[in-house]
Amino acid sequence: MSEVDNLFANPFSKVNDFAFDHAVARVFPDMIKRSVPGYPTIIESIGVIAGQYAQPDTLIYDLGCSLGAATQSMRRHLPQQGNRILAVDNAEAMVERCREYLSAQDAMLEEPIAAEVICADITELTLQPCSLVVLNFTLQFVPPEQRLALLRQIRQALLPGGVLILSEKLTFTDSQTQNSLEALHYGFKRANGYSELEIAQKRTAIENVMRPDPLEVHQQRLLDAGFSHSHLWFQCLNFCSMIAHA
Ligand SMILES: C[S@@+](CC[C@H](N)C(=O)[O-])C[C@H]1O[C@@H](n2cnc3c(N)ncnc32)[C@H](O)[C@@H]1O
Ligand SMILES: O=C(O)C(=O)C[C@]1(C(=O)O)C=C[C@@H](O)C=C1
Repeated sequence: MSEVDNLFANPFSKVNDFAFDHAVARVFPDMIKRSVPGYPTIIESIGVIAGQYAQPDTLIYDLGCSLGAATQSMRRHLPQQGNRILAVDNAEAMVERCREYLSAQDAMLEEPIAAEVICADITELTLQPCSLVVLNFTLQFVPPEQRLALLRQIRQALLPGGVLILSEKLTFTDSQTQNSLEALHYGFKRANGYSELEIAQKRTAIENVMRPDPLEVHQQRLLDAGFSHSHLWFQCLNFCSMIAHA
C-alpha cells in the first residue's frame, strides 16, 4: 500500500526532472493528496459526474490514470449499466500498481464495472466512441504543442451529449493573482508537512516536465478542439477542474 512521500526530503546536488517511476508510484497517493488542494473532493466528484453523464453501454476513458483513483471512484458511483472503463498511462510503474489496485477493488464490489488498464502514450492512441473522458491532472504533462490534437481526438470520439472532465494546475496572467495563489499553494504543502527543501526541490523537478496553462488558454483550446461549451465545476487555490461538453 501507499507509503509517505519523502522523495525530496534530502538535499540533492542536482535535482533530476520529475518522472512517474517506481519510487513515485510507491508514494503517489500520499504525494498527490498532500500536493493538490482538493484532490480527494475532485476524485469523489468525478464519480458523481460520471454517474450523471456516462451513457448506458458506452466506453469511458481515464487518460493518464496513474493508480486509477478516478477509475475507482467511477466504479463506486456508476450504476451497473454496461459501461467499460479503459484506464491508460504510459508509466509502466503506475500501470502495474493500477492493475493491482483495481483487482483489489474487484473483490470489494458486487458487480464491478469492467475496467482495463493499458500502458500507452495517450497522444498516440486511437480513441473509440465514448461518452466520458477523464483527464485528471494529465494534460499539464503533455507537451504543449500536442495538447490541441489530443483534445480534438477526444472531442471526435465523444458521442453526442458526451463530456470531458479536465483537471489542471493553473497559472494566472495577472501577476498578483499568480503570486498570491502560488504562495498559498506552498502554504498548503507546508501545512501538510512538506519542508521548504521538499517544496523547493519538487518545484525544480517538475518545472521542465509539467507546464500548466491559464484558464483562458484551456477554454480557448477546448473551443478550438470543437467542444461547444466548458465551465469550471471546482477550484481550490491554483488547481481546478472543468467540464467540457461535446
Ligand atoms: C498527475 S498524474 C495523474 C493523476 C491521476 N489521473 C489521478 O487521478 O490520480 C499524471 C499521469 O499522467 C501520465 N501521463 C503523462 N503523459 C502521458 C502520456 N503522454 N500518455 C499516457 N500517460 C501520460 C503520467 O504517467 C502520470 O501517471
Ligand atoms: O504543482 C505541484 O507542486 C505539484 O506537486 C502538483 C502535482 C500535480 O499536479 O500533478 C505534480 C506532480 C505529482 O503528480 C503530484 C502533484
